Amino acid sequence: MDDTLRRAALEYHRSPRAGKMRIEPTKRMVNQRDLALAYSPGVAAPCEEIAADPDKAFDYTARGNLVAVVSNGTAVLGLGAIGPLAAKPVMEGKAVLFKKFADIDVFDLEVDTTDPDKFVEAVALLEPTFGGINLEDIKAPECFAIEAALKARMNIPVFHDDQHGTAIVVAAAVRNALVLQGKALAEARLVTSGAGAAALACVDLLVSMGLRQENVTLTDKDGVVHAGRAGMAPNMARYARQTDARSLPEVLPGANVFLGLSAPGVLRPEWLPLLAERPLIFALANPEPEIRPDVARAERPDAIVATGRSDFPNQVNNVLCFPYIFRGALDVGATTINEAMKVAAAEAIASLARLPAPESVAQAYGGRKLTFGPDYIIPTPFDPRLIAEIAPAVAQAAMDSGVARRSLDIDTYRQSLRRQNTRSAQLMMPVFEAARHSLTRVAYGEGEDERVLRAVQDALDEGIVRPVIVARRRVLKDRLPTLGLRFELDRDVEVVDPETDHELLRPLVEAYQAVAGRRGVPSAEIIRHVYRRPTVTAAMLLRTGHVDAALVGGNSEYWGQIEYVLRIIDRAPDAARVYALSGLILDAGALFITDTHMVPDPTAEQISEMAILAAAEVRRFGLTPRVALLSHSNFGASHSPSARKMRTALGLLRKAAPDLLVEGEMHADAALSQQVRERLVPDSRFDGPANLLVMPNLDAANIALTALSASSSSPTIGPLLMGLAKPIHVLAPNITARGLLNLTTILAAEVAQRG
Ligand SMILES: NC(=O)C1=CN([C@@H]2O[C@H](COP(=O)(O)OP(=O)(O)OC[C@H]3O[C@@H](n4cnc5c(N)ncnc54)[C@H](OP(=O)(O)O)[C@@H]3O)[C@@H](O)[C@H]2O)C=CC1
Ligand SMILES: CC(=O)C(=O)O
Ligand SMILES: [Mg+2]
Repeated sequence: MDDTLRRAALEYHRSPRAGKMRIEPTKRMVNQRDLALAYSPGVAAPCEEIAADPDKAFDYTARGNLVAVVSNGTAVLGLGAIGPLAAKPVMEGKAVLFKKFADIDVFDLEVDTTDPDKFVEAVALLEPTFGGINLEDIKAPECFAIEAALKARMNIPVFHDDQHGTAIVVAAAVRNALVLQGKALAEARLVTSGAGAAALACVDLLVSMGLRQENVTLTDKDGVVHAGRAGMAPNMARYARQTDARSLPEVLPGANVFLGLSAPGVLRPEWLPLLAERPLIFALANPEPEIRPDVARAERPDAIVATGRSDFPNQVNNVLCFPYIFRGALDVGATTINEAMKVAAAEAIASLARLPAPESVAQAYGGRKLTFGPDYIIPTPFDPRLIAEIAPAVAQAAMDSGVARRSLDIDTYRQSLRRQNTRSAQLMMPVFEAARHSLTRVAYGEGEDERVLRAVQDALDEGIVRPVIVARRRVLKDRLPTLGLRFELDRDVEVVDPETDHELLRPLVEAYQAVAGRRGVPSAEIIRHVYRRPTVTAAMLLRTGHVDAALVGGNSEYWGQIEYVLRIIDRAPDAARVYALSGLILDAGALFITDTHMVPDPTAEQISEMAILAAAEVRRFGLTPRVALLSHSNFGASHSPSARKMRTALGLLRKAAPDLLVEGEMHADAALSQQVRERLVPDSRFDGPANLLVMPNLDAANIALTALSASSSSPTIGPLLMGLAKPIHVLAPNITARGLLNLTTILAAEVAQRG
């Protein structure tokens, strides 16, 4: 590790508070009543229920989602036996990965003993605390006996991650890489460096998948594992070879796979020519691999190279497995993690790599095209699809093999995992529900854009749309296969092709002539707009009733596209203006801001109108709008025109929507903090932070939105246009495929609710 990374890592662990995690309550604890519920006397109720029926612990405690990451610190990464205390940062790290990738809560337990019996006793006694046990960084051979004893004693999943998590990911990667190298597993010769926990489990799983035992040669610190060697554990002895070879370079000639799970720098570059043609070089020791991937690649350009590190392609690391295998196991209340569940996980990981990665992942990897090939044999750890593919496969295998205590409908389960996956997905959940099965006809102006095409695939998978895309068929025919999208043109998706679909477009030209001609667009421009301006085409499809809703723009300047839309789509009969609402998903929850894009200096009447329209949009997310009218002035403190405008708007709003929870005019801190607000108005109409901020003018709204979004990396939703007679939104140029899916869903929900 270089010095800069080392210093950064130490700082990361030290500040702003020591370590990488803390425990947060999930229930309110602010007054006497909460105390009476959470603790004495109320807590006695769940205690009695659990005493009568132990399964109730899953209903009334965190046990069902709580995993122990347990280590004695005897094989910590490749750092060796650095002891339980020094292992704690790694165990905290695993805890964070469990939480971030699969929302599983973890206590990391560092147990100070190298005696396997004491270790087993300590862990087995903790069964009432946990829903599962993840053993970590315990060296071979003790790890085998420890895992076996705990599995026998405990009625919850016990899983040694370095063995099985690693084996599952390695199996998926080896299988995919051999396909690319044109070699069958049954013919492959494999040599390891390392014959410990990870290496032995990997070899066992590969053998169960078809690798021939006689084609495996193990090596470790003492050289080749050969017949007659003293002190071998049984699971190592079964691979002992009848050979005179004693060192790694002696057994490398002709090997198709080098599998390193040992220590840094063990594989010397000068030995690489010994390997067979088109080999796999998996140097998986952490933090420093058996050989640097760039060195391996320079020496053997025909090789597929993988490491455990995130700074090179093909990161083969058990993080691709452990969060999700536990997610699936916990969700069906599995009593164990068996072979069928492991094989299901390996297959799910391998298949996922053969589909192209979503745009968000490609972005996280510097825009690299992540499509199946020598530099992409396995999904990346930040691939949001992992949870929804692996956990359901594992849960299904648990149910089929009879170790599940609960059964799940797997399709519904997969859908719910997809949605829980991101914070924006959580906010979107009620909207997805409302949009489901609506099969809304949505027109997409920029139908050749990769983000649009990906969003269309996702929306089809969710069953919420019948998409109509404005695009050239000849372009799509090339583009769809490279993006790995599954929908079929003219069956799943209607295409409006300006080069060929004159029958459909001619009436649009006539209809556009009627609206645009009236608004001063020269006739010479009319045909050009319909055929060459996809925003016009899509908006006209909406105006003429060919579709129910439309999403346009995204590739050009926002305001230019707005002009087309306002020319074509009428205002709603009761709206004085068209306004825009944008949402941000912050850690504290969703925050909506209006008017972020449309009216530069709204009047009090317009402020009141936009607040009412925005409140209706916020309700669509299943939220009760808590509306704050913002100003530089707090509750009458200033008499400036803008402060008076907001006070007038408040009066209008209270008349027009007496039930709306609205307060103003106020500073943003009073809006977002009940404490601050209470000091100024003791009888505020709502508790907690406002979730809808109504700004006095466009500058304030747009600046607040962009400042918050730039400083928080929060996903944004919108902008949503409000006050139009038909549902249409203009995409901001920085929209992502995920953002597009969200907007599609919002439109579909709106259409479904309008009936
Ligand atoms: N990428 C990934 O996802 C994972 C990577 N790993 C990595 O694999 C390595 C082993 O972990 P694990 O199996 O849990 O640990 P173990 O302690 O169980 O096994 C270590 C193995 O490596 C051998 N070894 C150690 N040093 C050398 C050396 N200089 N030359 C040859 N062999 C050596 C040991 O031999 P001996 O017994 O003779 O000392 C032993 O066979 C670690 O570096 C770890 O970070 C582990 C799990 C997952
Ligand atoms: C990744 C992992 O678990 C290890 O290196 O030990
Ligand atoms: Mg480990």
